[in-house]
Amino acid sequence: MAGVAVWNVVENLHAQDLVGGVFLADEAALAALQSFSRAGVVAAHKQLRQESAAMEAVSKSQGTYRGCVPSYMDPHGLPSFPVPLVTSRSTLCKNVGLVDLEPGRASPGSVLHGFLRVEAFRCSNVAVTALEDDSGRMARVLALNSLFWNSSQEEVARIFPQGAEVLVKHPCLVEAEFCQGLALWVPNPLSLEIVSYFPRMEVGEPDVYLSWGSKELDERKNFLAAADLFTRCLECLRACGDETKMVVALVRRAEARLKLERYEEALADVEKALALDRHDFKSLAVKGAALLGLKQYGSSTSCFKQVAEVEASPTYRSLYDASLRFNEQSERGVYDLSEHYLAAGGNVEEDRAPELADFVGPVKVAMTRDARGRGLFLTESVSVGQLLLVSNAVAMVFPDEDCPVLEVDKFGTLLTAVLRACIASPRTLAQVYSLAESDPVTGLTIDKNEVPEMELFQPNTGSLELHEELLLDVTRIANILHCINENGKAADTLVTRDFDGLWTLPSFLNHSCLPNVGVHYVGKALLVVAARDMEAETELVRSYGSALAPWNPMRRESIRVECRCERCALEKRLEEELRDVSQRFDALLNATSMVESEFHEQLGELAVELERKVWDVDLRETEKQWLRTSYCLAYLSFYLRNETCQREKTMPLKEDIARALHSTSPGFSKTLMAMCCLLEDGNGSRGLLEDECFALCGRQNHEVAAAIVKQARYKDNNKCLKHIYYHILL
Ligand SMILES: C[S@@+](CC[C@H](N)C(=O)[O-])C[C@H]1O[C@@H](n2cnc3c(N)ncnc32)[C@H](O)[C@@H]1O
Repeated sequence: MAGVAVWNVVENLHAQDLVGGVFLADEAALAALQSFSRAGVVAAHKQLRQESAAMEAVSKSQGTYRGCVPSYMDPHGLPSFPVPLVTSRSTLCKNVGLVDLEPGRASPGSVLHGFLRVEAFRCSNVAVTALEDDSGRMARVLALNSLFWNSSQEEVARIFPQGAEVLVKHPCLVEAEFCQGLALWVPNPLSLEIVSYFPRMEVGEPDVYLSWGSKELDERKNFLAAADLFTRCLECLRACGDETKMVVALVRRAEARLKLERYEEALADVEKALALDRHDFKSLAVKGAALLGLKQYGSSTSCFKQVAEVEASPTYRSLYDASLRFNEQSERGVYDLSEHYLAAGGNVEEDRAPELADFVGPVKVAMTRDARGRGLFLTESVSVGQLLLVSNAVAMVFPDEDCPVLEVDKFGTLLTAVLRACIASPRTLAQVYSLAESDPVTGLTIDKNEVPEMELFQPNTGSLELHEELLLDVTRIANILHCINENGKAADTLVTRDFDGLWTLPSFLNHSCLPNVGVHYVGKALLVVAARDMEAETELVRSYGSALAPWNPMRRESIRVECRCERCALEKRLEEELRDVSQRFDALLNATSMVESEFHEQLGELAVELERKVWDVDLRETEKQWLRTSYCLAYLSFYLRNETCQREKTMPLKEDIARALHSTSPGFSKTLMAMCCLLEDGNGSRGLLEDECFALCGRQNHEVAAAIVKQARYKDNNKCLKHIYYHILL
C-alpha cells in the first residue's frame, strides 16, 4: 500500500532530518511533508491504528504490554515538560487543523490536536519534532525553551515523547529559516501540552488499564504514565457506570500524583474516593500524605490519627508522629534542633538534617518608604534569639562534587527544579510570581508594588483561590531567579556549603550592612532568627554579602545593591580619610604571591593605622565599631602577630573587636567564625560567643551553643589563616 509505505518512511524519520533541509525520506514524501498535504497518510494512519489495536489486543490477552509504548521514566520521578498546570480541556476554545492555520499569524483561542510522530531532537534551545494533526497533515514543531540549553538529547526526547498525544494552544505557523520552511512555533512550553503518552485505544478494559498503571507506578516508577493509565481506567469506568472499582482507580491515581508532588490533584482524587466510600482506609492514608505535602499539617494529623487507629503499623504511626510534630512547629514555632546541632557540632550531612515544617511568625510583607520595593516587617516586638520564620526551599541545587558545574549550568539546574515545583503546585507558582524580578536587558530590579497576602506563604491554610489562571512563563521565572539568586544567595550557612536555592518568603528580606536577623539553613529549611531586640514595625534586613568588609568595591560588589545604610554613609563620608588604608587593604588581599607572615605583618600594621584614624576623627562608639568590623581582618592579623609581643597601648582588646563584630553584623555565620578566630574558649569569652550563636541559631542551651561554636571554630585548626580570611571576606 502506497500510504503505508509513506507512513513507514515517516515513522523511521528522525527529527534531525527536519532541520536544515537534510531529509532522508523519498522525494514524494518530502514534498508532501513540506507542503503539509500528505496524500495517503490519512489512510495509512487508519491502517496503522488498526494494526496497533490488533497488536494491543494480543498483548492484552497475553497480559503483557509491548509494542509501541516507550519508557518515559524521569530519573527523579518528577514530571517532564511540558505538563499541564491546569487541565485546560475545559478552557479550550476551538479545535483547528493545520490546514486552517494562516502562516505568519497566531491563532489565539484555538487549539491544535495531534500526535508527535518523530523523536524530538535538540538544536540549541529549540526542540524539533513533527506533529500530525487529526486529518493526517504533518508539520515540523519548533518548541522554544531556555531550559533546553542544559538538556541532553535524551531529556528532550523524553520531554516530547514520540507517539504522545498533544494539544498546541494558540498555534502559529512561522517561516523558519532554521529549517527552510514553515514550522509550528511554540514559544511557551506549556502551550504544547501532552495529554497522553499512549496511543488512544478504541476499546479499553478498565482492569487492563488498572494493572498496567500499577505496573508503571510500582515497578517502573513511571509516574506520569501511571497517572495517565489510571485516568483512562476511570474514563472507562465512568462510561460504563461502574462505580465498584472507581475508588481503587482514584486512590491509585492519587498515589501516582503524590509521587509527582502534585498534591492538589492527589487530594482531589482521594476526596472523590472518600465521597464514594468514606471508610476506605487507603484513601484516608493517601489523603494524609497529600495534606502533608500541601503543608496542611493540622488536617494531615487528624487523617493519620484515624489511619493509625485502624491499623497500628509503624509506618502509619511514624507518619502520624511526623505530622503532629510539623503541626506543633508550624503553629507554635517551637523547633528542638539540639540533636541536629550536637551531631558532629552541627556539621551534619544535608540528607541527615531533620525535615522541618514551614512557620510564619510575627512578620508581614509591606512596602518600604524609600524606594527599596517591598520588605519584611515585624508585627510585634521580639527579643534576640526568637525564631521569626522557617521556610522550605522551593528548589535547591548542590554542585556535583565529581564534576564541578559551571555557574551557567547551576542556574539552569535550579531553574529546571523551580519550574518543576511550579508546575506541580499553583500555590508555589503564585509565590514565585510574587517575587521581584530583574530586567533582562539592564539587569536592574523591576519595581513591584504589589504586596502579596501573607496567606500565600502560611502553612495550614486551605487551598488557594486563584483570581486568574496562572500560566507558566519560563522567561519570567528565569528573571525572578536572576534577581533573587544574586541578592539572596545561600552563601551564609552554618555548615559552610556551596549551594543555591529559592526560598520565597525570605526573598522579601532587603539588604543592610547593619543586619538585624540571623539566617541559617537546616536541610531544605531556611531559618530566620531575631539577631537583636526589636520593636514592632521594624524592617527585617539581612546582609546579602559579607558585612565584614570595608565599603569599597569589595563589599559593594558582594552585596550588589546600592546600600544607603548608616554604616555605608559613614564610610562614604570618611572616604578621603580612609583612602590610603582602604587601598592598601585591597592591594594586600589581592596580592597572590605574598608570604603569609609578611601578609599578616602588613595587614596588622593597617589595623594600627586605622585605629589612629578612628581616634583622629570624632566618632561615636558605635561608629568606631562599624569601622573596626569593616577592617576586622586587619585586627585579626594584628593580634596574631602580637600574640606574644607586648600589645600596643592604643589598640583595643580582642574582646572589643569581637563585641564590635557581634553588634555590627550579628546572626551571620562569618561573624561567628571571625569571633572564634579572636576569642579562646575561656569563661570570659563564652558569653560573647554564645550571644552570637543565639543571634544566628536562636536560643539554645550551653551544650548546644558550645557545639555550634566548635563547628564555627573548626577551620581555625587549619593552619592557613589566609584561606579563612577569604571566606570571611567574600
Ligand atoms: C531579594 S529582593 C528583596 C525584596 C524586594 N525589595 C521586593 O520588593 O521584592 C532584592 C531587591 O530588593 C532591592 N533592595 C534590597 N535591599 C536594598 C537596599 N538596601 N537598597 C536598595 N535596594 C534594595 C533591590 O532592588 C534588590 O534587587
